[in-house]
Amino acid sequence: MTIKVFAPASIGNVSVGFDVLGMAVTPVGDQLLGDIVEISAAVTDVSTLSLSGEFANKLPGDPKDNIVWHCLELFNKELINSTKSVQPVDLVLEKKMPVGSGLGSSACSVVAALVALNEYYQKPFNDSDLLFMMGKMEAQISGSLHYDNVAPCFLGGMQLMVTDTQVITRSLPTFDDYYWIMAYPGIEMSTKEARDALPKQYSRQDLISYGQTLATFIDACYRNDPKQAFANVVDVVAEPYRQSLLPKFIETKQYLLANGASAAGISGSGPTVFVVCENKEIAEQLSNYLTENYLQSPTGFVHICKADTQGARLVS
Ligand SMILES: Nc1ncnc2c1ncn2[C@@H]1O[C@H](COP(=O)(O)OP(=O)(O)OP(=O)(O)O)[C@@H](O)[C@H]1O
Ligand SMILES: N[C@@H](CCO)C(=O)O
Repeated sequence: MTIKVFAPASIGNVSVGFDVLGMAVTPVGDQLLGDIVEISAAVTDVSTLSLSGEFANKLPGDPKDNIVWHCLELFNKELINSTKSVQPVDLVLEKKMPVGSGLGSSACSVVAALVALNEYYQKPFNDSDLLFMMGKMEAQISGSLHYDNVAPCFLGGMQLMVTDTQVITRSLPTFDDYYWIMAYPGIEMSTKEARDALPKQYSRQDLISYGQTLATFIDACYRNDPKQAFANVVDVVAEPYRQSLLPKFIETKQYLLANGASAAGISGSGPTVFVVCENKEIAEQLSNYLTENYLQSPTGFVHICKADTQGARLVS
């Protein structure tokens, strides 16, 4: 029996909710933007991990340093803790997501791996158990615990991290008519480094702005008021300190907002930019602009996306 799980790209922060808001995205059409993990019974009596895919060569040379291998170790430990027996498995990671992209690349691998393992063992763990494990793995990679990529990648849609540690995340209504352009320029930005660029403390004014814009955004989501929601996609926590690390970001954002974008910002810790568009025509025009002006290497790409409402899923 072979099981294959796909886990989609996501926008961490969505600008207005640093570390507490995230949204999964999927390109319009049938392309899959995310990672795939395949699992089957091991051919020998030891587990293995092999890699394929466009970005496999960007990962650590030793598969045991891959986050997917760490997921296997954690999952096996949890199985043993719940008195279940562990079997050797062969895992294959199809690394379709660029590393250090701001698209939740490590989250895609973590989520696909843990969901595939859970399916293989016929679901010994529930969604909360899995989410805890995903958070642990993401923290190991980026140096701090934040669920804003793993939660939407796993569950789909827009997710708000809540203060109840048993619940962790709640789904928010998304604006289904809107398009989200994802422009990855083809350069790498380490999440750890982008977090180190942030101040340790913020002013009272920033604190008030953060609380007010996030609260207004959430209110607008529930009232289905896209104009108000996207007018509040403002980042006082990260963008002011990260924008100078991203070549061409400042002038690109100015152009996008002056030419029909409803909102634009840094996806996660960058360098990917996300752009919210109210219709397909604007999305196509701005996507052409980004292709011509924001890409900086041949590995860069631009996709017109919608919110991905499914999250991690079995694929054939
Ligand atoms: N399967 C994997 N996918 C992605 N990164 C991995 C994986 N396994 C190990 N790594 C390592 O983890 C680190 C991931 O770094 P980082 O968190 O900056 O990237 P990311 O998760 O790709 O970023 P982002 O969330 O912004 O897309 C890199 O050093 C990378 O080599
Ligand atoms: N919320 C995290 C997301 C990283 O992808 C950050 O901005 O550092």
